[in-house]
Amino acid sequence: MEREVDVAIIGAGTAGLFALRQVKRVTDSYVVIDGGQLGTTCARVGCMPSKVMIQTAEDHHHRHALAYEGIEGGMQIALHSPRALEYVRKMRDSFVEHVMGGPVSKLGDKLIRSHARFRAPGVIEVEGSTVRAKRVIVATGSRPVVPRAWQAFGDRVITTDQLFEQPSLPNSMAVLGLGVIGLELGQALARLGVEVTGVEMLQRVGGLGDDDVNAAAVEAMREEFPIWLGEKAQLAEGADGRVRVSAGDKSVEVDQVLVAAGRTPNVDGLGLDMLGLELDDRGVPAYDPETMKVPGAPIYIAGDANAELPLQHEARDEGQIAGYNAARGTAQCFRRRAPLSIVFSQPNVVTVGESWEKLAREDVLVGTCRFDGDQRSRIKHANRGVARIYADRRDGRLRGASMAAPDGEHLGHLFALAIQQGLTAVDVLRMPFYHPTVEERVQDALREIAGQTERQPDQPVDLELLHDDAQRQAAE
Ligand SMILES: Cc1cc2nc3c(=O)[nH]c(=O)nc-3n(C[C@H](O)[C@H](O)[C@H](O)COP(=O)(O)OP(=O)(O)OC[C@H]3O[C@@H](n4cnc5c(N)ncnc54)[C@H](O)[C@@H]3O)c2cc1C
Ligand SMILES: NC(=O)c1ccc[n+]([C@@H]2O[C@H](COP(=O)([O-])OP(=O)(O)OC[C@H]3O[C@@H](n4cnc5c(N)ncnc54)[C@H](O)[C@@H]3O)[C@@H](O)[C@H]2O)c1
Repeated sequence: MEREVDVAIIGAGTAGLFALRQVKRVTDSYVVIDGGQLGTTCARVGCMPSKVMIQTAEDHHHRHALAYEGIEGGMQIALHSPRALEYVRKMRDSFVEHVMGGPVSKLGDKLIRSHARFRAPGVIEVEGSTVRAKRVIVATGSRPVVPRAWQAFGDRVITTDQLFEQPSLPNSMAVLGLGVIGLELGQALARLGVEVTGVEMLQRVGGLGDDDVNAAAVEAMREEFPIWLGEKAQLAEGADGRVRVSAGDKSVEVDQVLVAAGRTPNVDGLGLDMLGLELDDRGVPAYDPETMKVPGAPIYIAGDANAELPLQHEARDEGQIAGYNAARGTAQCFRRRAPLSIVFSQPNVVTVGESWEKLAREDVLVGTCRFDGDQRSRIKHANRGVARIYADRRDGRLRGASMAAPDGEHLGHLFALAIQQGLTAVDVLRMPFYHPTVEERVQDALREIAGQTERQPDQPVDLELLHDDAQRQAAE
């Protein structure tokens, strides 16, 4: 059986469903092909269940602070891990239901439940039939990487695909890889009472490129669980069915291992290698990030599948761009947003705009602020961390920021807005800063930058001079 359509979308995740919104506005001739579990990675096993677990962990952790506030009995609070995990799944189910009740429920026979494989650029093989599409959107997402040798440990070595499905939490765990997932879930598991050891082969955590911010993040995390940096993790059989985890000269035996060593795009098995496209070493075709178009083929690639910005809001944008263009057969360019990444550890680890690693040091001014003495952060028992703001040396225009900061998720949005709007450090300083908020603290960093760019140091730099006194007297 053959089916002919204008657009075929492979993958009903975030990118695929946002592409669908755009496609539906132009044509009724489309199919969505998905061979895996529906409901999106974000809602099923990603952003959402992880944030529920992090919230429970934060609430549990807060018991340590209660005694300071005169609230008794905090240390008698006990976590019931089977119920905590049940709660994660209950919340997760509601997020998945939300996705399934929306566009997916209206697809009818336009949803093909099969894995897809290209036979030619517009010809896709699905179970029992062929789809011929004028244009194809590849939105197949990504999956966790687990080295083959570690797979022999069975359910003692898991990823986030299994973590939230567990009936209860183990007594001890090693978290291998302290990138985004390892940092936020490693800390959450420690706060839930699991004895966690974190292992990262680099000297950096949370994808941080700024050494000062990295040092602050590591210091804060180490208050809660041991972190081994700079050596690759190795696994071996331990005593009594435990797993021995070693890195360099350190070693520990744990009940279970959470592998958070990165994700790989689901592009293998799609047959892209048979289409004569230029592929990178992960098998991802070259594409234009402003159009999502693969040059020389009627193919668009969006979301984690292109492995560029594996974040939910980027998957949404890329899906919309791909959908817009695929529906029309165009390659219209769209401006991408200021880069923003937030790790939901405490302190939040945030990078915005241009990264420190990519900026030429001689082109930027840096302003720093620390949160240890910050009054509002002290009240919240969260006074840890640092923020470093990068501004253009020529005009003070903000170019990037990196922080391990309390309320960093909100500060990150503030800086994303400022960077995207092309604001300078002085422009931001002249915005209101309410007292007492964590936001107040970033004035220190902005002032440090403004002190290096402003030509009138005796004027209060955070207030705009409307007209000078001489002008006013002349006017009177
Ligand atoms: C634990 C965790 C926490 C996260 N937290 C955050 C967060 O807080 N904030 C954030 O921004 N991002 C977060 N992310 C990342 C975010 O979840 C992803 O960037 C986003 O879900 C990617 O969406 P997607 O549409 O590209 O892929 P997906 O939602 O994975 O969709 C891909 C779809 O393609 C289907 N598919 C794959 N191969 C084929 C094939 N050959 N044929 C047919 N169908 C196929 C799959 O079944 C799937 O339904 C997190 C990820 C994880 C794992
Ligand atoms: N808050 C968020 O936005 C959020 C949360 C979770 C996941 N995500 C997305 O999911 C993606 C995948 O997350 P991730 O944390 O798995 O990947 P990652 O690339 O962020 O981190 C993987 C880390 O594992 C380390 N590593 C690899 N092999 C190792 C080994 N053998 N021993 C020790 N360390 C090892 C790497 O050096 C790296 O630091 C992220 O890139 C992100 O886009 C986002």
